[in-house]
Amino acid sequence: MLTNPGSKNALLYVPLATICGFVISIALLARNDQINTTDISALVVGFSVALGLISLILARANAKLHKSLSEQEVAKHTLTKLSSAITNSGASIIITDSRGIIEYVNDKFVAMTGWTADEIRGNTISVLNPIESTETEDSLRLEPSCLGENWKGEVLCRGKGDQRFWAAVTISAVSNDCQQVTNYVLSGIDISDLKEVNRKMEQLALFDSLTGLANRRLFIDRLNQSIKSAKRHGNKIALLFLDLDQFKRINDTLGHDSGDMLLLTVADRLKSCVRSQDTVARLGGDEFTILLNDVDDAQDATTVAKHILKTLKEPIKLGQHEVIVSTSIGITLAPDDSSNSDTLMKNADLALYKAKEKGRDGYYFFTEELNIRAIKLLTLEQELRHALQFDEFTLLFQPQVHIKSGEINSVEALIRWHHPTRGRVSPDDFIAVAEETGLIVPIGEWVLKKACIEIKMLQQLTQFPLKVAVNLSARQFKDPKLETVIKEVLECSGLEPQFLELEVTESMLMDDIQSVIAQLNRIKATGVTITIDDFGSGYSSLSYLKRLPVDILKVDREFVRDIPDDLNDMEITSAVIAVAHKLNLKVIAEGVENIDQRDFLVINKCDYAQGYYFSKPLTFEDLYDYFCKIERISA
Ligand SMILES: Nc1nc2c(ncn2[C@@H]2O[C@H](COP(=O)(O)O[C@H]3[C@@H](O)[C@H](n4cnc5c(=O)[nH]c(N)nc54)O[C@@H]3COP(=O)(O)O)[C@@H](O)[C@H]2O)c(=O)[nH]1
Repeated sequence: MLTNPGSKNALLYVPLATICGFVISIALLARNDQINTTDISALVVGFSVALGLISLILARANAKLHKSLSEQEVAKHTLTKLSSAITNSGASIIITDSRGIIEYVNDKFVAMTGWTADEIRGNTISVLNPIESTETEDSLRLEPSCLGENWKGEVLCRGKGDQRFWAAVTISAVSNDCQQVTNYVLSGIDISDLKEVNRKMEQLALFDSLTGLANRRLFIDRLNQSIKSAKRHGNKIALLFLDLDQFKRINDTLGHDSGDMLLLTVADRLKSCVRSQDTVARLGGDEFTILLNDVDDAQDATTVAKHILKTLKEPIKLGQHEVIVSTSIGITLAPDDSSNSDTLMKNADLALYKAKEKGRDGYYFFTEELNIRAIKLLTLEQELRHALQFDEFTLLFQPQVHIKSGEINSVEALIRWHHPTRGRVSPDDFIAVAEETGLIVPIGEWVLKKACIEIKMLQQLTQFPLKVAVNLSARQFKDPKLETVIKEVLECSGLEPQFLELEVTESMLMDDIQSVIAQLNRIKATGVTITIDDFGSGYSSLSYLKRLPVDILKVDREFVRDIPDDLNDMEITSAVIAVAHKLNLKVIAEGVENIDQRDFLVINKCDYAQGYYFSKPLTFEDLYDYFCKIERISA
């Protein structure tokens, strides 16, 4: 059957060509009255022309017909290929009518959603949206605006049995000649795995992996948002900075698993103390921050802080152990204190520091004085660095005498700082800052080196076997390189180890006993002597003391000061001397200022004493003169 309109037109030309042939023949005949051979030839010519034209037209029509037939075949073939591509596509394909009613789904859709083609056909596309989803960007919607330009997006879809999956979807609208949408074609691929990877990466980047709380990055981000919102609405926010008071001890003694359990419990309790619009974050270790949005005044923050202090103090079960933790909280308000997130974090940290300084287990609000103090400390830190670099430190040596004979046994090296503008600065005013900033390590190393060099020099000048006692700071004591430093200093100064005593305070030894003993043993292995300074100011038990590899106990100045007026101090001092002797330790009393104190110590068999009664701390030159004098007297 001819269906091509082009071939129909070609057939119309056949009678036209025939007529044309006859007209030519009759015209030729009309020129003669009789029919002759010429006439026959004219007729033949006319018919030949007509036939020629007919065959030409038919040939063209036939060619056209053939051409249109192969186009159809190609189209048919293409349709078959397309249909197979859609059916077997790796993407889910849905075809709906203009109202979004599903007409067709491919095999991949069936595999992806669990619905069969029969089950889903006739439903609207919204059946694929999760039940709870509203008209959000994440739901499937069909709009004629898809015409021309495809809609592309990531949507959460619902499969049969309510299972959820994320799909990357492209929607295109199909229109008729009048530009009316007749169908929608949706293609989607399952990106649930990709979404999960992204979610995990986001979780890692923004949340603390242990507690699931916001991490520093997310916290600062939320803080910045809250600052902006507070500015817009004219309200306040509060930032709380928390630090658990006994975390390190619990972590060290009960182990890291218990430490983790403790942090998880603390995180839960903190969340229970705030509203859903507030943010609790863990910055690391035992440091937490809380952002309270929309507070009326400091009183609101105080109420939350008190609630936290109370809630955290409830006992926490860690395996077979039960622990009670307290916390210290620093608080700052925005915009009252600042509207800059960095400054607010710094303020809250300063306030936290103050809360700890005030005895922990409490809260403290940021004040401008804290800031001034912080600036002073920063300046002092810079000046200390300068002092170290430009040799502004010197050493004094305070004699320690054998109490019975009155002979100098050793000297304690005491640092002094000659500040270029402030003059002499007492160690009481800078040792704590040096300790806090870590500068005590290089400063302490300088003291150790200088003391060893000068005492070795004095030994060589006087031939007197003088010992030197050097104070170690807590940081120095914990420094894993300490043993190496001691060895190097002894080697470079030439001082023999038996002439060096290291003083560590009782409070420095109150940490994990095993690591303290190990460190003391390492120090002792270098051949030096160890003294426990300020003994009695801490709370070390006798059984604890028995296990420590130390040589000398130094009775704290506090107990000596009120002898002979304070009976308790006298009892304590004599008891310490007795216990030390029982443990084969020598005893030195410090801060001896008068003869009564000296006599008391002699009676109670104290070994050595140090204090203004015997001598104030001396310069190297004065100490040298002192020995020269003794030599002259004995000569
Ligand atoms: N880590 C380091 N700490 C050091 C170093 N040098 C000193 N210090 C510590 O600083 C604190 C203050 O020291 P200083 O002002 O030098 O005071 C010492 C003595 O001058 C003082 N003293 C000595 N005799 C008396 C006395 O009869 N009465 C009295 N009121 N004070 C006296 O005692 C200080 C020595 O104390 P101690 O170290 O406990 O023996 C002080 O804590 C130093 O330890 C250093 O290089 N590194």
